[in-house]
This record gives sequence, C-alpha cells and structure tokens, in this order.
Amino acid sequence: MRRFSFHKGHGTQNDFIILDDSYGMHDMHPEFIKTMCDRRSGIGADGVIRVVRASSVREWTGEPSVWFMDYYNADGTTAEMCGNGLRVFARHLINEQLVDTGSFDVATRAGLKHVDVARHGLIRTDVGAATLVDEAVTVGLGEREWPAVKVDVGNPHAVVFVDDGELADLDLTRQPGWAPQDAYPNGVNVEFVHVDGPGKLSMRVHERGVGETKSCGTGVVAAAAAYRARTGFDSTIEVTVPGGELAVDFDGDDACLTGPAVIIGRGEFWL
Ligand SMILES: N[C@@H](CCC[C@H](N)C(=O)O)C(=O)O
Repeated sequence: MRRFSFHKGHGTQNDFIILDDSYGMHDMHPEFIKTMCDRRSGIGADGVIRVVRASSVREWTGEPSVWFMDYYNADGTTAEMCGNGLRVFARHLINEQLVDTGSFDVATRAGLKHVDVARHGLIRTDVGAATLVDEAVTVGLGEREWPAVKVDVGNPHAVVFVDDGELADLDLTRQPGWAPQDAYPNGVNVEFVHVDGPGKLSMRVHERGVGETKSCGTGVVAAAAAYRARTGFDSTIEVTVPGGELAVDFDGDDACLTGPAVIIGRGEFWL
C-alpha cells in the first residue's frame, strides 16, 4: 500500500487536493487523480494541485526558483490555468512557509502569475490577459442554443449571457455542446452569466474535465471580460457564483482576480 499526505482547500467552494512534491517524484497518472477526486470512494475534489519546484518541471523554461502549480482536473486531464486554484496554492505556500513574503510569483502552464495577499485575508492574483476571440460560436444545452463569447484566459472559455430567471433553471448535470466543433478542439469551460446590475454578474459554470462546479476563477475572469467588452464598464466587476463572491479588475486586457482561499485540513490517503 502507498501512502500520500495531502492538504485540502477551496476557493469559493471550488475544491482541490494539494500534494507537496518539491522534487517532482509523484507519478501524476490520470487514474491516480480520478481515484483521489472521487467524492464517494476517494477524498473528493474538483481537481488536484501538485506543489513542485519549477526547476523540477521539464516543460518549464522560465525562472527555476519559483513554485510551479501543477494543476489537474478531476477526470485526470491537465489544464493550463486555474484561477481559484492559484489562490489556494498561494495560501498553502504561505501557511507552510514555503515563501518568505505575501507577494510572489507562481509558475503555471499559462506562464508566470503574480500573487499578493490583499486586505481581509483575501488573495489577489494577476491572471494575465483575458483575450476575446473574434469567432462566432454557439453553445447548446438540451433544446436551447445561445450565441457565446469565446475567451482565452490561458484556458478556453465560452461565455453565454442568459435572461432573468434562466440561470437558476439550467440543468448543468448535462455537458453543454458547442459549434463549430473545432472552435474548441481540446474542450471548453462554459459560463452562463446573468447581468444583475452595472458591474454585478451572477454566474454558473460547467467546467471542462469536472462538470458543474461551485466556482471557476478563470471562468469569472472570462465572464467579466465579455461583459466589459459589451458594455464598456470600466471599474471592478463583482461576480456571484454558487460558492461565493469574486472581484475582477482590469489593467488594459490584463485581469486581476481577488477572492478567498481556505485550507480546510490535511490527511493521509492510502492507495
Ligand atoms: N476551476 C478552475 C479552472 C480549472 C481548469 C478548467 N476546468 C479547465 O480545464 O480549463 C478555475 O478556477 O479557473
């Protein structure tokens, strides 16, 4: 039997298993990830974050002394970025004294991201560019179909604006479809967004590699970028997700995401 120590944390109830692996010794096999993330027979989580030195990550060619957020979805696939995961990763580094200050860089598959401990224990992360792609895409769910805004936040997103009352009624146990198929050759995270008022959005999300989650940080950034492009709104955008509240600020096309990050405990997993 193998034993793994883990921590568990969440950011607006988007929950993650955290594995410390400084020197990159763990075999992050998809079956291992799926087993841990299973909510009945495993620990249960939307994803796994491995904490590894960037110098131990073969594909990382940047600054070697930083920590690398090695993120996996619950189905064992990798993703380029995870906005909520980045804050939880940062909280873990701070708690475990793996960083000296509350302001540092983290390596991700989508590049280097800066993290700051903000007021009231919140964490602010520079997510980087949220790029709107000028391509006509649609999203379908059952009989319904909507035009969507294609947004690249390092990972792929389709943002759909829905009418009053529609958001609560969506059945996101189903996988949304999209067209054209080749708009998202590697799958997509789909955000359904309602505009509650100026600068205030509500959102539900179906995450690639997971299903419906209580929150998606990069999805919140994608929704805010799509809203800003359509309205010209130029201040902080507050987004309510089923798991809590997040705030997005823009500096040009670059987005900052601010929100909570909590470590709930630690344990040992036997396999
Ligand atoms: N929950 C995340 C996004 C995780 C990755 C996503 N499912 C993907 O495959 O791109 C977030 O907070 O951004």
